[in-house]
Amino acid sequence: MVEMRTEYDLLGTKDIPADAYWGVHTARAMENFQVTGVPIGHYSHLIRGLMFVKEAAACANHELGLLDAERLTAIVQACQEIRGGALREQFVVDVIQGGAGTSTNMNANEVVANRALELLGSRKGNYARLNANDHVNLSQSTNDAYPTALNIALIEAADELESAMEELQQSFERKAQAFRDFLKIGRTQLQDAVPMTLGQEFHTFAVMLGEDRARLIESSALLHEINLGATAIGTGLNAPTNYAERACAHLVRLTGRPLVTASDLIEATQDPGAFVHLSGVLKRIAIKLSKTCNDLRLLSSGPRAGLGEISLPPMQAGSSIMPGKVNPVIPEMVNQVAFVVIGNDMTITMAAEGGQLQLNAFEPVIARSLLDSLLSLAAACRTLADRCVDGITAHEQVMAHRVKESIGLATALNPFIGYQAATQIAKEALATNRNIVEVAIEGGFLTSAELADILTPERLLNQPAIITHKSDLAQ
Ligand SMILES: O=C(O)C[C@H](O)C(=O)O
Repeated sequence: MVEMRTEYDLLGTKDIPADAYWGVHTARAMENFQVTGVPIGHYSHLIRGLMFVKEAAACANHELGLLDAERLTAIVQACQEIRGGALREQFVVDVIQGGAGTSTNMNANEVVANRALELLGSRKGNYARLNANDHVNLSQSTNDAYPTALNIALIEAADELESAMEELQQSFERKAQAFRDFLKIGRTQLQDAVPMTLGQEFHTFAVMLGEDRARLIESSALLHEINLGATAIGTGLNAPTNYAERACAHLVRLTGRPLVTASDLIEATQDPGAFVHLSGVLKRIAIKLSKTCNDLRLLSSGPRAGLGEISLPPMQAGSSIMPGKVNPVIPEMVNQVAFVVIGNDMTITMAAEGGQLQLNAFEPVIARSLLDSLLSLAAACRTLADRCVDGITAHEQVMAHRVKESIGLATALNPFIGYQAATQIAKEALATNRNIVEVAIEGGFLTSAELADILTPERLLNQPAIITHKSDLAQ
């Protein structure tokens, strides 16, 4: 027999397992929301954010004479223990829930209250001594505590993504250096275009990540504006004068982040703009990362019947039937993470649009989607760096041969003999299956010395000197 204790709420009494740190409000929510099977305890960033908020609120309440020293000490210790990883299994409410996050907030209040009761030498459920709503949730509503906690969670998760992107950027940059002299054909619309180096191609992947990191940092800055002190709708009902400022100061001290109280708390309480903005940036990152992975898959296609310009490190057997086949499993994984992030952005868009009057009731799904997107993108970037990019090798001869045989070289002749003559050479080379150099010499358009001058790698890459006229060529 499991030992039980009895708790009360507006619906009546309910038996709760005696050893549970959660209470009656959590129990109701567990019954109501059996949805994803993923409890809020899975989202450690969100739990940390809630614990920062509960501790900061307790400190401000104590300074303003609303909370005695004994209860303050117990609440602060409980919050710090949970922030450090304790009692995560007690955060049992499903992450998708109705009620704008009230069940998450109630679950947090109850766990903190019952751990604090233990620290005071009291039994769990003795709410006359320390109460989840009257003491842990003092001067707060879900409507300011939850979004403030979410902002902190997202700031920390965005930092993790940013450093994972930096790691991937550095991996691409190292390869750009290693491949800097490998000439290859660039392609547009999947057709041969003009020469470039593989180093330039990989440097582009790195630059793309650098630009997106900057956008991520910008969007994370918006999350530093919080609405703690707003209580239910932004008017601050039941929060004492100066509470918002003091609670924010404690949050800054605890988190080390430059958080600021919004200048208009009624606006801030109903505005999901910073979440939408962050989601847009995550979609941008996902799209470009996915395009990079498409390129890696295409460039490594083969090994015998594809482009085969690079090889990705083999990570596992590719086929249950085809011996020796290796698939680009790591980029394929990243592609799929990107598809999820793009889908999450649509979810967040709908949730943000669905707000009404003084509150957006759909923050739980916004929280889940943003945290999932941030953390899975971070994992994807790290995995791509460690298990793919760092081990990429290049096939210099394959690429060099394609440059030599490329019809795209005719473009480099334009400034010297004109587009029409260059077209004639290109057409003839294609028709007779010869290269541009042979046809240009045979047709008397240019000498072999002139062609050698025009078609040096440096000149093809427009480095260092730009030659644009026949008179610039060595005589
Ligand atoms: O839980 C609260 O503090 C408020 C709730 O989110 C509500 O506005 O109904």
